[in-house]
Amino acid sequence: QQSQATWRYPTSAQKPRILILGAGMAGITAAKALHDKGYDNFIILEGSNRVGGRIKEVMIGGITVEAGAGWIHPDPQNLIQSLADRVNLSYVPLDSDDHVVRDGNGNDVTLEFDTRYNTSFDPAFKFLNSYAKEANAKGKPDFTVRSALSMGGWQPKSHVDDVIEVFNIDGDYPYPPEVNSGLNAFFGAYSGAKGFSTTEDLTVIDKRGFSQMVRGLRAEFLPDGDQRLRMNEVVTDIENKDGGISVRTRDNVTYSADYVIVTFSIGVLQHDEVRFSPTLPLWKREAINQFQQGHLMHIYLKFAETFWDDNEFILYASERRNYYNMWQNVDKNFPGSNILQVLVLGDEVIRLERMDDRAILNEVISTLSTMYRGRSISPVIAYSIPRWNSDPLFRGAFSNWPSGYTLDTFNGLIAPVGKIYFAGDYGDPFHYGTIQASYISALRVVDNIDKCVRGLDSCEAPYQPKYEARGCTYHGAQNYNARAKEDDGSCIILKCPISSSGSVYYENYTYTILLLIALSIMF
Ligand SMILES: Cc1cc2nc3c(=O)[nH]c(=O)nc-3n(C[C@H](O)[C@H](O)[C@H](O)COP(=O)(O)OP(=O)(O)OC[C@H]3O[C@@H](n4cnc5c(N)ncnc54)[C@H](O)[C@@H]3O)c2cc1C
Repeated sequence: QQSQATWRYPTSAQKPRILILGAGMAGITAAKALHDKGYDNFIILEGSNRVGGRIKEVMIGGITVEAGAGWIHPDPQNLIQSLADRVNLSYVPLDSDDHVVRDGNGNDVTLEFDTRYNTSFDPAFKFLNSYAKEANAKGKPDFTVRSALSMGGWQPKSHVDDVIEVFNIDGDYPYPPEVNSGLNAFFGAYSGAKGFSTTEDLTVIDKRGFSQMVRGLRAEFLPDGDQRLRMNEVVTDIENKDGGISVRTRDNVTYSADYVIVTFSIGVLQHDEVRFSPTLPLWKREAINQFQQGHLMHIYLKFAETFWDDNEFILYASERRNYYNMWQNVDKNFPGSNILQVLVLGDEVIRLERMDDRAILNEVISTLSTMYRGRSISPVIAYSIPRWNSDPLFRGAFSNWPSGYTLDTFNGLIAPVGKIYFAGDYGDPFHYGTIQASYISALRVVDNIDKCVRGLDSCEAPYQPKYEARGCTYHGAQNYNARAKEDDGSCIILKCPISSSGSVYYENYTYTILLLIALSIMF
């Protein structure tokens, strides 16, 4: 049963009606940018009951901690830090040098970790950086982070080596080195002027939560209670028709618009949580599904008392790679809170999300008993286990650029389909997977819509994928492709091919018989 929408766009019919889908960093940034350009005829539809999306705090034992984004990654333009400063957000620099490493026997193996890091990993990492820059300048094809580390002399040989990798690579993406793009990894070709600063990340420790930054941005242009921000509106369908777009929600309310800005995560788009009609073109679906949505789970545990090391990071050189490797000591920033955080990465998150809380807690406690053999582990009195991947509004933590994903495919990822525009944390090649990308891509999309509305030439041209013609280059094959530049190994060679005139001839036999006749005449 379909009902008529009961809401009204605020301005006259002359102004374009713009729907923003999602009220995370990208959605609120887009709305603010539209407002700044004089477009107030917008509606924001948000599926949850809050603003902020994957920037989300939880309370544990009276302390505010971050279930989603927790760190500001400093960048040369100070994009996010300056937004945080607008609401006086409290943050402190991380101190990744303040770490201790424990092995499966509870031994302190920090010295081995630091030595291997300094003598082997760090030089290879620097090699990766310069190799990526050179490969980029010469137009070489993409490569994996693993291959460049290996050329730089790093081959992990122990559990300690594995944890060095997880701390320095999986911890940022969160995929292992064999998956990540060497050309595009943010410490690679694009680090420096356009990417991130090399200074330490900043941990947000504000009792209002990191999402106060997004709420603060909203409050700058949208008063509390303004009907243009509509919560608990889960979008199920987006229909692109000639002359307009209609968007339907789970409650069967239909909204019409001239322009739509989609800010759902790449995971939501990959899971087909929202139906597009007509189906998105193949180039768009390829671009969406070949990008990646990575997984990260911040588990917080409040204990009756502390029993762990006093360092900011506690690393566990487990026997299985990426098994509860990274811990952050929340007590460091909140003394007396007795809170420890474990950062679970990649496929491990998928495994844990399929377990119940009790089973996860049992594993975590048993891991701590191994790391702190001989010490008594005090009881857990509160905990938080967020499940980003199972949530149909998120389907993962943040996006990642896999090796081999081309810039052309990326251009398709960020291109509009008609007047449906896309923004999110995948939307910037220099900052993908972070709040910066959501912010930058939302500003770009609003700029493009503005140009379209004003009829400027620079209105975004429809995206055209640039496929390299590949196919079968053997002219005798049934599927010979005269335009193919490179053989893709697909040639179908029949013993009895059909000639272009349609008559059947025995090409192979004809040549063989002619050869035999020629030979018999010669000899
Ligand atoms: C555990 C974790 C740690 C992270 N750590 C960091 C970090 O330290 N630093 C950093 O920069 N980034 C970090 N990130 C990534 C960062 O949080 C995101 O990149 C960023 O917040 C994405 O913002 P967005 O607006 O693009 O998307 P989202 O925040 O996902 O916003 C999209 C909105 O759309 C809504 N929505 C989805 N589907 C529908 C639907 N069908 N109908 C209506 N509404 C819908 C969602 O509810 C959501 O509010 C982390 C993320 C996670 C999960």
